[in-house]
Amino acid sequence: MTDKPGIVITGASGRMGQMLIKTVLDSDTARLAGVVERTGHDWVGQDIGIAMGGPAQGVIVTDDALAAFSTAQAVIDFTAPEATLAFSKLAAEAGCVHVIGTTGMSETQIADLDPAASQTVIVRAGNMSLGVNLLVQLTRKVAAALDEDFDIEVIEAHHHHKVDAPSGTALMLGEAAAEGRGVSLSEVSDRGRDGITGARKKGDIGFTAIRGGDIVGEHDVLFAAKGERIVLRHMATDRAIFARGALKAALWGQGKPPGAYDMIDVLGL
Ligand SMILES: NC(=O)C1=CN([C@@H]2O[C@H](COP(=O)(O)OP(=O)(O)OC[C@H]3O[C@@H](n4cnc5c(N)ncnc54)[C@H](OP(=O)(O)O)[C@@H]3O)[C@@H](O)[C@H]2O)C=CC1
Ligand SMILES: O=C(O)C1=N[C@H](C(=O)O)C[C@H](O)C1
Repeated sequence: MTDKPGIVITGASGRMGQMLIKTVLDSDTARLAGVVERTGHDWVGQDIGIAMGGPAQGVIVTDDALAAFSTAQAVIDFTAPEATLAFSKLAAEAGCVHVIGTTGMSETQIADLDPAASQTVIVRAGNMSLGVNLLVQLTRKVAAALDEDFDIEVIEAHHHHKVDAPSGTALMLGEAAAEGRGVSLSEVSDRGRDGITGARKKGDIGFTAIRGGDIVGEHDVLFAAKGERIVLRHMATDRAIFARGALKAALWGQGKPPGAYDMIDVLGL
């Protein structure tokens, strides 16, 4: 037996699921307590190491999330909105910290996490990397320093498998820009330009999503005025940055009071 916190990874076969499993297996500070996949997935019942094409790790993939969560201290969940909502109830029931990287959740789905957050620690962020969370803080500062003569645009690029737009990160950056400006993002957000759109409305925050190939994740925040432009940029080239952040969040959450937290809390930015 070991005192290292036990971590369960959901969506085990996904791009992030596999990266998270490798990160926990390589960690000196946490142990892989379980891995969860959907009922019917061909990995269920297999050793996770073998399923991932390597040596056995002594952890069998299960479709019984509650049983897995009950043996662990934290769940790291990068799946899909409906799955994450279901996992939040089970993590609360099991008393596990729930780290949520899933993006594309609606306002209603985010509010539906509240009951679980009153019972356990939830850390949720559209991007778990140190660099992006620093960029969020910089965006808020720059937006606060500039007036509406600077048009704000958030431009993001991701791989062709991504199913949601704008990205969770783009929305974090848009929120930070709106907060810096002292406005509500929902009132100034411009997401869908197509056709005769009319001239850009002063004060709007625009979003553009590019999808192609194997781009891991790139985000620009553009502040464009007459005669000058500022661009704040983050480029992710390795999904390990997200997995490392998520593991940090899972460990940070141990012993914290129940509540809804984000990576700014975890990183102390
Ligand atoms: N916050 C952050 O730092 C980051 C967030 N993300 C987000 O993480 C999420 C996953 O991304 P990625 O790994 O690329 O996606 P993938 O499609 O590769 O993986 C998603 C995984 O979730 C599982 N899943 C989906 N729906 C359900 C469900 N209803 N019940 C159970 N399991 C389900 C899938 O299983 P199956 O294959 O059977 O469908 C799959 O294993 C996305 O929302 C993405 O935006 C990604 C990177 C960084
Ligand atoms: O789906 C992805 O891949 C990513 N999703 C997150 C997002 O929506 O911002 C984070 C990262 O950019 C990769």
